Amino acid sequence: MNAMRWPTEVASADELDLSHEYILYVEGVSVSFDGFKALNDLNLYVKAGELRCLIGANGAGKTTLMDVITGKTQPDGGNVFFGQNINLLARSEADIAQLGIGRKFQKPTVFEAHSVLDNLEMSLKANKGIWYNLFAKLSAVQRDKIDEVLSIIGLQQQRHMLAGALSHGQKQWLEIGMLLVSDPLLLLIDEPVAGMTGQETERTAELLTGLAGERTVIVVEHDMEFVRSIARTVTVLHQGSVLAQGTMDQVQSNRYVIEVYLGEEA
Ligand SMILES: Nc1ncnc2c1ncn2[C@@H]1O[C@H](COP(=O)(O)OP(=O)(O)OP(=O)(O)O)[C@@H](O)[C@H]1O
Repeated sequence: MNAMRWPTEVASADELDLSHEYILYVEGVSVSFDGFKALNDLNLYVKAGELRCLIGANGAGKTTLMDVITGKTQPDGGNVFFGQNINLLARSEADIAQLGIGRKFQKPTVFEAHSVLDNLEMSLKANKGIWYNLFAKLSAVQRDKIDEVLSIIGLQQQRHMLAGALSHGQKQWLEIGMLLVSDPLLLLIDEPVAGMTGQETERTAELLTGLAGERTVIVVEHDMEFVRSIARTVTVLHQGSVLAQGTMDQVQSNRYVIEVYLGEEA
């Protein structure tokens, strides 16, 4: 079944209706691949400003859910709304990015032969769309934005360094910065601390908790210690549905979670 197109659809994120506190509604979403249900009648509600962690064993459906939210995969059924009024299922992947939903994949994809500053600048200009002149000088407001982002990601000292010379953790932060320059409202971040040192992991925890509040952040992560350190609410996926949700303590003591997920890890 194709997604319904609502006649009241609005044009941009400026008109995003957050009057009911929630920024993301995923309702009754199913995705099948050759008859296999990767998502099975999944419901997920995320409040504006939350830092939500999504956990689940391999194949639980986490990536498929991110693919649905960002318009990469059309579900067989269900609804996905951004705020009260933006039907994401009626939007293209490019539209969804423009609306302020940024996604960071697990592997950093920075331009290694360019400086940190250039990476941020290119990302800011690319987000303006294909008509924006890539060679245009930055406005004062844009320069301030880049300075602000450099400070958030803690790479002011490295601004003129080639991205290829950064540590793995710094590359991950730079890529988060490349999303931040366009002021996303919702950030989807896949396994941010995989391969990081302990210190980098701690710094990433600070970074992500700092981003929440003003923005909404959904983190997919396998590292339980990290999840415990950042998450207020944890959602556990299993076989394409929500198995449990709550604080880390609540989900870790949930009988079903112990059986199907944490039990496997133990
Ligand atoms: N394009 C596809 N074609 C067929 N099956 C797919 C496709 N994409 C995902 N799947 C299957 O759907 C299920 C859910 O996959 P998904 O990648 O969403 O899980 P995940 O929770 O992100 O797992 P992981 O932690 O390993 O990344 C898996 O069994 C996977 O093999």
